[in-house]
Amino acid sequence: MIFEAKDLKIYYRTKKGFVKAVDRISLTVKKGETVGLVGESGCGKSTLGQGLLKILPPKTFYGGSMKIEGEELISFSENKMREIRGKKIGMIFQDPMTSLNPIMRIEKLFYETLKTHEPEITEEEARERTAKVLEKVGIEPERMQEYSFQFSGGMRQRVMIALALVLNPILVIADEPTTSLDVIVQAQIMELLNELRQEYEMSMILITHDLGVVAEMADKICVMYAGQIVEEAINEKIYYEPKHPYTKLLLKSIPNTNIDDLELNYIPGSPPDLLKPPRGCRFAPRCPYKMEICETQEPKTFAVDNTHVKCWLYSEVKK
Ligand SMILES: Nc1ncnc2c1ncn2[C@@H]1O[C@H](COP(=O)(O)OP(=O)(O)OP(=O)(O)O)[C@@H](O)[C@H]1O
Repeated sequence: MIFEAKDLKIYYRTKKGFVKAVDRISLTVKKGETVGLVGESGCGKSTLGQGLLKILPPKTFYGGSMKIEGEELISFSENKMREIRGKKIGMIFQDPMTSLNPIMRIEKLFYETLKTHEPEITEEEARERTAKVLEKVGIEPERMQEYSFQFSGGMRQRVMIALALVLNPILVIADEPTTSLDVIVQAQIMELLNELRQEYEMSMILITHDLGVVAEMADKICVMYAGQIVEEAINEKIYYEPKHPYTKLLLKSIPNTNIDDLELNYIPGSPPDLLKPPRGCRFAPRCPYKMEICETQEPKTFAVDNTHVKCWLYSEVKK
């Protein structure tokens, strides 16, 4: 197993108390596997992505377990985490404009990154590695003399992908990698990511609010709601046989999907306050299928034909 989270909690400490942005999540990523993490804004996707690298505010509380190749990250010091970042876990953020240093030439940016993990590397070696990886993402190596602000949005995202790949990480976290791009460039970047993950046999966690984006790439999809995973299934199953009412509504909100047992094509209401999540099911206040038990008891996760679903509707099925 490349990555394994068990009962993972990531809570922000605020004056009003803990914001339970990730609350008892379990998740595994195998070698070469792409796991899609989907859910609407505020459900904790980015907290989880950044939490895996421990780049959240210093007072953030981490509980449970998250392991990369068997090594427990929760107990790692900041120094040890610096070795992990980039080298073992690469990250592609949603906005390359703010994450790439605009006053550094691309060549220097790559050299600095390589040098952090391989102090002995020469400028010449770094240049060779940079040229190779830039070519892989479709950028002419000569352009390493330029600054990131000289690139278009799509090209900057390619640089970002190259920067994540140059250290050969075993796991890449891509957080909304195409959100800031227009539709055509979005498709090109997703295709590039798809090719690279196959070529590098890379494991990936792909975070997005858009179920359409992960359709072609993810082997497994985890649907997040209010800090928890409410459904986990192999990719196709989620589209053809969604189980959780929230997943059904999410799919309904994509044009051209046929989920007929729900009239609504938007999700009424808004996600709960994660300072004080509801006592029972967190989706109950918005759920068209709500039952009495949903308001008082948190649902267990039930296994229903290869899908895991956190919903009381399925308690009968399991018996
Ligand atoms: N620094 C912080 N301090 C306190 N609460 C925070 C902080 N950052 C995020 N949150 C809260 O944590 C919850 C999860 O936020 P997060 O950004 O992880 O969600 P998300 O699903 O990635 O949303 P988006 O797609 O909009 O980024 C939200 O309720 C948010 O308000």
